Amino acid sequence: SLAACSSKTRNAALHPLWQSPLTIPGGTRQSPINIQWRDSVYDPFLKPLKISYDPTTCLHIWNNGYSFLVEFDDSADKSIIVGGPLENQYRLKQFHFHWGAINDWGSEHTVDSKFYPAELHLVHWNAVDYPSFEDAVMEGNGLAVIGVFLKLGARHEGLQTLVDALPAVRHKDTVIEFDEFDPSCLIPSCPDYWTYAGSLTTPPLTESVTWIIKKKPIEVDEDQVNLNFTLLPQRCSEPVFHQQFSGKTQKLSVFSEIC
Ligand SMILES: O[B-]1(O)OCc2ccccc21
Ligand SMILES: [Zn+2]
Repeated sequence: SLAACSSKTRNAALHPLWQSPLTIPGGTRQSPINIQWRDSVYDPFLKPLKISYDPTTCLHIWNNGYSFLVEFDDSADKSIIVGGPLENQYRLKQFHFHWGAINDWGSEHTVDSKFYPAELHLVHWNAVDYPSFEDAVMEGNGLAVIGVFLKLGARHEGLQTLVDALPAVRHKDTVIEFDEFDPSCLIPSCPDYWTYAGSLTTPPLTESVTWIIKKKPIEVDEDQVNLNFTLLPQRCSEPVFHQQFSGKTQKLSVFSEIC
């Protein structure tokens, strides 16, 4: 099926699991993209991203059949991010990972055409302008997603508490309670990030995401990243998802401090 996903046919391809178009026709800000260092423009007006999560807002882990989501109580401004490229604060709703069946290719975004074994998405929504996450998903400034690349290396203690809980959500639609987890332990301390206006990388692919992709990856060890050992085969992770839009439609800005 990989051959069928050549870039020419991809746009017309239907996702095998979702039977929905992979890209919305006429989409101008589709994700993921290949982040090319040389395309990124230093933006002096970008601020550091401010992250303040309250671990008591962590609710449960849910296997939705495509991945597992760690979901948070987003009924108040308790776990929020602000600053960076954002006009106002955004509330943490859930985080999830994308990984592949083989180690050297699992991320959605690539950096200079290089895949990482996995990619973490921390999904936030604009509760200042919109009444619910579902409403925000449809708006251009509705979501802010922090992307963190995972690379093979040292064991990640913070991640281990999550990995230990995964066997309990092996099957689609299982939910287990998971509390007192602070996901900021999964975000690199280096403040540098790329940012661009993009979309969900999974259906409905709505163009509502301000992407904030951390420049430095976090290190996890082999067992931790082979999450598919503990989960049933997740949604198709063939490159059909990796719509590499080399087009220069997205302005890619970079925030960096000396670090
Ligand atoms: O497509 B994604 O995984 O990336 C951004 C996002 C936001 C909300 C749900 C799912 C996603
Ligand atoms: Zn994602």
